[in-house]
Amino acid sequence: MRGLVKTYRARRHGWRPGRRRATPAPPVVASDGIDLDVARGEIFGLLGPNGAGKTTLVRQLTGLLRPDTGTISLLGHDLVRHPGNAARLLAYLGQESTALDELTVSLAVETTARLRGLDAVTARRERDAVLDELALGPLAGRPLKRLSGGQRRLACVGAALAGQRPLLVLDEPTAGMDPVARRAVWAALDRRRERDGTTVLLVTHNVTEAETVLDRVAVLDAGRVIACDSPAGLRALVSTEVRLELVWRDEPPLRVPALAAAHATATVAGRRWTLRLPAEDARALVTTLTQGPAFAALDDFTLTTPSLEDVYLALGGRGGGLDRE
Ligand SMILES: Nc1ncnc2c1ncn2[C@@H]1O[C@H](COP(=O)(O)OP(=O)(O)OP(=O)(O)O)[C@@H](O)[C@H]1O
Repeated sequence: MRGLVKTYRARRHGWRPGRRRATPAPPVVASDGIDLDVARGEIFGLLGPNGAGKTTLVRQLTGLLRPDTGTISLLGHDLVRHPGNAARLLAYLGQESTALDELTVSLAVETTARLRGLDAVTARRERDAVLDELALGPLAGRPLKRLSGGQRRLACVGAALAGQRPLLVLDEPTAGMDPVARRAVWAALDRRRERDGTTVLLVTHNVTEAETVLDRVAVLDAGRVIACDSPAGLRALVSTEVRLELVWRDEPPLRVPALAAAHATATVAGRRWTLRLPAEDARALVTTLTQGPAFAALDDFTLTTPSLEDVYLALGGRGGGLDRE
């Protein structure tokens, strides 16, 4: 994508002669000059708070919304000039998918596979494989509209996977899912990437998801890409420090010199110490901690690297809309 700009302008409907004209809403620049390259076989994420412009961006990529200016090239096809091509090249899972609601889970997946050009036998085989992969078997005969929110979402992911499109564009695919379902989805995406070289563009609010499954992530804020790198690369932007938390069962043995030094720089809250220190120092301290008198007095410890949320805040994003599940 190059130089993508999309502005939503207030419509002028509702005005009649004799009536006072309502103050038009100011235009919203939802894509504000976006350049992005996604490589084949990547699991690429768009992360950002509500209203950052993630859905607007993927709707342009899927040919459902026309950019004001800019170009989108997908596998050699110009999607701005020929948006109709998108339907043949990618599978799109939007935020709401009511089109399949009347169908059973089994039929939703099979029909989607057929619509994507698979013959009847292959479509049924693929349906069975997808239902199995996402553990949807027990729900196969139920209409989507009679499922829970998370179950329906999982069935819709199943439909998106059917038909082996080279690009999957998934807008918050795991929203509302429990951890087991979420992991099944992540594993299914990973498997397709490994097996078929499938490319995945995934919109998410979920920092854990971003850190777990994405090869690279673009952070969006107010229609702009404010950072784009691997999750680890983005974390490295923030700092090379790690956070070490110690919880003591008994009085910490401050006679151990390394502990006395740590105590001097720690934030102490009752039996809990929090330290921010270079990774190298943290490693040395953990070695001390896991030996001798310190270990006997230690109840628990955790060592964490900065999260994407820290990155987001450091980059000046508003931060409010990111989840940690
Ligand atoms: N049809 C529309 N008409 C006018 N403004 C819109 C329209 N759709 C979205 N917007 C505005 O464009 C901006 C980007 O919205 P978009 O839906 O792309 O955000 P998002 O990052 O997908 O948010 P969310 O995380 O809530 O799904 C927001 O300010 C939103 O209010």
